[in-house]
Amino acid sequence: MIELIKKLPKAELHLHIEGSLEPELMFRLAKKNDVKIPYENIEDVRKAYNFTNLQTFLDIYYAGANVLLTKDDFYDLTWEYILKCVEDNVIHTEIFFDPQTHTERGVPFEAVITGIKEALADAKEKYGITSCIIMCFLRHLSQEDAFETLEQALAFKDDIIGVGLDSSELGNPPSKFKEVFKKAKEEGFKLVAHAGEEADFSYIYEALDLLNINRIDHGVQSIKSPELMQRLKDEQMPLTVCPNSNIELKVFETYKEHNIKELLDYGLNISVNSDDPAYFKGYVNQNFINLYENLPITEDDVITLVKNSFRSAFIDDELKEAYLAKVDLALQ
Ligand code: HPA
Ligand SMILES: [Zn+2]
Repeated sequence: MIELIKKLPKAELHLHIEGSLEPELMFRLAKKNDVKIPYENIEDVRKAYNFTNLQTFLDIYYAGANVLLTKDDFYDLTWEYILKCVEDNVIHTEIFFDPQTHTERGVPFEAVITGIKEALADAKEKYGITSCIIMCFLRHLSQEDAFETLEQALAFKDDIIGVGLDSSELGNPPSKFKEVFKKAKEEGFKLVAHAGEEADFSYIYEALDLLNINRIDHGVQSIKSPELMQRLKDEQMPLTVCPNSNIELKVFETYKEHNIKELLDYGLNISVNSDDPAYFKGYVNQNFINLYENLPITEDDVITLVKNSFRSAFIDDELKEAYLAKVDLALQ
């Protein structure tokens, strides 16, 4: 099974580039940029990565992002993630970034997007990896702030395929961002939102009905509503599930309690993703391996999950077919 997991080409649809900041790069950039970080050494960092919920993670994740200042820093961050894609056979990736985390520290929007974009262009040239960029609004900030961020993004419209919604979920429902998502849709952006990660399934209904999203990020709380499950199945609405993340943030106490197998068996369109791999102990293959080691996941399940990742990607039908054919070829 592990051989199968490794050899299958995959797409990753839920990856926060700031969440791929490995401690080694964090130290290197802290030194270069003369930014203080609250750790003495790498071991200290690993020890701090012991979360009790989403917020305890976010506090550390935003503190880590402080070391990112220049275009080159964002290039290096993205390039290191691309090297992990090569290792894990990820041939298409859709990357989230959080501009507000950086612009509020005085880092220009342009430095962030250009660094990411140039690394992705090199990834295409050197490894043939295709990619898109999705800009997330921080939901703990206001809709007005999100509108300002959208305004800044318009100058880079050709580089950004869609907008998303992340950060502290509880108390910040999708309805708070109804107007800015409407405007983003009018501007031609694809729409995604984190929903039903920690908060209940009403947030998933809001994301579907008020934000008109094309994909749900996480969505694991949908299992509590039979009616919602039926709807997600009928619509084949993609759910980008991140198993390691859910365990590390205590959405499920143990791997054995994760509901991905039930969601999949019900017929939902599920993919497997790494979310914030530097913080959650592993990249996409490690997520698959953990599922296999803890749940009754079959080889057919793995193939379905991988095929779903391409089916749900923001790429044209021709490329989708080509990638699905690559999966079939790897299976021969
Ligand atoms: O899993 C997440 N949830 C919400 N916000 C985030 N920002 C990075 N990762 C996450
Ligand atoms: Zn996420």
